[in-house]
Amino acid sequence: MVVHAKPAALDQISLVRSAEPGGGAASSSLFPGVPAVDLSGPGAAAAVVDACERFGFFKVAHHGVPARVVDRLESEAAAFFAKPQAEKDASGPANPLGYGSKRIGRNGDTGWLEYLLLAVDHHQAAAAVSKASPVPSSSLRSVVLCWIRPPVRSTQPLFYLLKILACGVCREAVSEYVGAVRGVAARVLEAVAEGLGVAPRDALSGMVSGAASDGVFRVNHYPPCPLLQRLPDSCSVTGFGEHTDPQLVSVLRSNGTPGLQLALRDGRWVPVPPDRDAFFVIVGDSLEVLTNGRLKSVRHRVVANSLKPRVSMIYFAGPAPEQRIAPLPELLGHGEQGAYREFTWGDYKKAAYRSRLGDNRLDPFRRRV
Ligand SMILES: C=C1C[C@]23C[C@@]1(O)CC[C@H]2[C@@]12CC[C@H](O)[C@@](C)(C(=O)O1)[C@H]2[C@@H]3C(=O)O
Ligand SMILES: O=C(O)CCC(=O)C(=O)O
Ligand SMILES: [Fe+2]
Repeated sequence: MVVHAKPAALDQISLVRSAEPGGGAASSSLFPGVPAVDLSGPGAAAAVVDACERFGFFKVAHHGVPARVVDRLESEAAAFFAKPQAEKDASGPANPLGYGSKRIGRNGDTGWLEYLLLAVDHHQAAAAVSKASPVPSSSLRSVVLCWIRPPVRSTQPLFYLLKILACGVCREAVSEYVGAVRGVAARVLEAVAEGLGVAPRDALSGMVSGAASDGVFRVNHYPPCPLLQRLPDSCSVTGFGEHTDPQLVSVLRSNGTPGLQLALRDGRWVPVPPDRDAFFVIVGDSLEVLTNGRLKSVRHRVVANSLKPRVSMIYFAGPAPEQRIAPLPELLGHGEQGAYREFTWGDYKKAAYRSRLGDNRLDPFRRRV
């Protein structure tokens, strides 16, 4: 798409063709709207599988996570992003963890956003966190954030710890929130196992709940982009470019600002109406492989808003680095070969971090028939 006179401030940021307003034809025919599932309601397992098969996406209503846990972190995040740029920069650049602005990953992707990207670790960080600044052990619950995981080539993990602590987003608020959304991810994966007839019940949820599991937590802030008003109506500014998430599932919560869009199975994009009270669940590449492609990861993206800031908080439920990711035997017919070659999460993650955001990362692992 050629757009003349792109404002200079958007030089590094790509433009996207907007989804049809209100979902357009796509919403009326193929997309009746984002399915909502009550995880504790009757038929939850079948509803989760149905939504994941059709869209790779649904929202969880009545999730039981107290609003105060969500609100507290949302206001901590807002306070962090409102700080002077130099203070925020002291927690960056994201490599891949820490504070980042406009650059996503290490391979040239950009977007109209700033963010904090943190690793979640259960066993390693407890001592370091409490030594650095003691917090009541009750607030650590089962989750402790690994503020000390160094950038890949750093030889100064402690320095990194201090830089991240300096970012000032309250550890307790993050810990409490991440503990709650990890629970949501586990319940979703239990429902997937039940709905697909996979035993035991924790065959999938266990992968993302263990002490060595590799969860990542991200808070994105998309500032308003008034320059959008100078572009043709059919154009939007990329907030977060289209991609699939590499993990099993992602649990996303946003404020009331629209921007998130989904690709339907036929490639058409539809907007996701924001819902401050719900969690959105996104099927990731690893769950696609584990279910032998019955559930498919979904491409999604965020477009900037001209007037209102968007804040999203996403927990990416990843397994332990050594975890084998291969189609579950229960989902294969007798003697049937899986549709994907096996890999470990560690290898997949390494490859993912060498890829561009929009790449199809599963392609090299698909078996050709
Ligand atoms: C461009 C990239 C950013 C990303 C790592 C990657 O090289 C490709 C996958 C990207 C992604 C998408 C989902 C999550 O936001 C994320 C944290 C992840 O696990 O994979 C990001 C990575 C990132 O921002 O570092
Ligand atoms: O910010 C959002 O709403 C989605 C961002 C996203 O897809 C991601 O961080 O992987
Ligand atoms: Fe994503």
